Amino acid sequence: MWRKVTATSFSSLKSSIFFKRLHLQQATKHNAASASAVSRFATVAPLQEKDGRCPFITFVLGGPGSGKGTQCIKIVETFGFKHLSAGDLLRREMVSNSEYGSMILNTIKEGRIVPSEVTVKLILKEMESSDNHKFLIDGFPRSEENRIAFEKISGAEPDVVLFFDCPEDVMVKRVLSRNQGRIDDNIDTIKKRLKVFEALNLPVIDYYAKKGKVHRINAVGTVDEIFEQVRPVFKACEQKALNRS
Ligand SMILES: Nc1ncnc2c1ncn2[C@@H]1O[C@H](COP(=O)(O)OP(=O)(O)OP(=O)(O)O)[C@@H](O)[C@H]1O
Ligand SMILES: Nc1ccn([C@H]2C[C@H](O)[C@@H](COP(=O)(O)O)O2)c(=O)n1
Ligand SMILES: [Mg+2]
Repeated sequence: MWRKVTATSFSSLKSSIFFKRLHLQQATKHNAASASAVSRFATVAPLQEKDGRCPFITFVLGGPGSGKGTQCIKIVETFGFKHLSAGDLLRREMVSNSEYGSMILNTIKEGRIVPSEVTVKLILKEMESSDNHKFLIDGFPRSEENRIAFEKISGAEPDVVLFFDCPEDVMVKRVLSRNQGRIDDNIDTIKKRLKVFEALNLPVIDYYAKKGKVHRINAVGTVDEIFEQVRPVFKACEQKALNRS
């Protein structure tokens, strides 16, 4: 099982100035939030096994309905990754009597981003309790502040970033016909999510593109056609991932 070498401290969420600010002016204040995140989250030693090996991490990004979850299922089947969807972890936390339940519900309904402390904690908990060493982290990081929080708290960086690039009209159509009873699958929330994606998530993609980590996938086409663009990305790094196991 993966574990952090040193303990991570999560400061009290409810008394967090950062938390309150996110809820007041999230989309317009993202630069300030990122700057705050740099100083806010404690740097710790990297996520690693007892023998010092590190997990192989893929971030799976793209707008709402771009097909991230659908492609993750195929990557899991073909390449044996552990799939961690940030949205699914938050939805599970929401219905689990968590003290954050109503905050998560309201945030998701409004198409905004849950404070990073909560999401990073859920992701790291899953990673630490998994026997797998290859992770697909789907729908995360959704903002620079998410990214900085993860990198600082875990001490880890992604090996690969997949970006499912999809036109807005296609994303809207897919979300509206998803039919899974999600509270954010309605036109008003989708419009907000698209704005948040552009304002907060594109800068993250840009950041990793500058580091040469982004693999852009044209997300228009059939599920199988899209997977044929994804497959070579993981074929190319199979050996690197194996060396971590
Ligand atoms: N290539 C495709 N062609 C047609 N429909 C698709 C395709 N890929 C996914 N879908 C469908 O579109 C909907 C959204 O896909 P999916 O849930 O994978 O998107 P997502 O990127 O995970 O969205 P979100 O960020 O909202 O979780 C689903 O109903 C899925 O079955
Ligand atoms: N890093 C994340 C991921 C997700 N959320 C919230 C806000 C999203 O609109 C919602 C659904 O996520 P999805 O299933 O579409 O990936 O969950 C977040 O706040 N932070
Ligand atoms: Mg999804």
